[in-house]
Amino acid sequence: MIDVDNLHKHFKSKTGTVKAVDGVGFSARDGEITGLLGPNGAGKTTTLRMLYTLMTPDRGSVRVDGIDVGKDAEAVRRRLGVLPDARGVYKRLTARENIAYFGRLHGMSEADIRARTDALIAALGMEDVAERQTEGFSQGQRTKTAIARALIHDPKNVILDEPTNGLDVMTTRAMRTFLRQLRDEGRCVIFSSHIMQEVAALCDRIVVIAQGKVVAQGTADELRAQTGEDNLEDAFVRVIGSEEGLLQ
Ligand SMILES: Nc1ncnc2c1ncn2[C@@H]1O[C@H](COP(=O)(O)OP(=O)(O)OP(=O)(O)O)[C@@H](O)[C@H]1O
Repeated sequence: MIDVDNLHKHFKSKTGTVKAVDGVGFSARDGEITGLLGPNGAGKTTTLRMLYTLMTPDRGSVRVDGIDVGKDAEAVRRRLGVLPDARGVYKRLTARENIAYFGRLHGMSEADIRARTDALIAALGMEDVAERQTEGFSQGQRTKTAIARALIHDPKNVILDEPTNGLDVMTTRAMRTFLRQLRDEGRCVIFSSHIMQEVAALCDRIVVIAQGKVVAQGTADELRAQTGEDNLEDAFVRVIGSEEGLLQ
């Protein structure tokens, strides 16, 4: 369970101040997939970075399973699995070694690392690449390695920044199945996307962000009702105020 209340973050630039996140609040429940949807530059990545303790908010709070990120970031990190926007994997290591390394950082036993790595490799369909050095991996193979690595310690809450970015249709479908599996295991799953169809296909609840603010949130049905639009695509266009984020 992740509760976000009135988050603010600004950045100073030569030309002035950018209000990247300007009062974002929402709750992401266990056993649900919550989608953060918004056009490029809306503030999704900055919001997620504050959720996973990489960035300190100017104002507002984040609680993960009731623990305040500002008070006990360590405890929060133990409960989180994170796919950040940068998917750097160690290129000299195999996929399996990359995943296992994170297990050791979490202090897991070698037996647990082995069992959990095998389960993740199977769930993500990575058997064919698991023993290869990651140098030269395709984007999809790197993303899968980074997701497996993020989940090695069996976290209750999972945050993924644009997990299907750059993936082909088959890999995207496999990724959706995997995310549904995480949800069905009772985890709290949050992911961001700028593609409406992606969010509509996968999410139980949708938080629409534009210009650093939450402009609408709810189930797909609630968003349709809030906007008075029968068609979800029209509902998004209405709340975002532009056609950005719609696949043609
Ligand atoms: N470190 C930073 N310094 C200055 N400005 C920043 C920084 N990080 C983000 N921004 C600005 O804050 C705004 C929100 O950026 P953010 O990356 O959170 O958006 P996003 O919704 O994730 O976009 P995208 O879909 O393009 O990844 C943008 O205007 C961006 O240029």
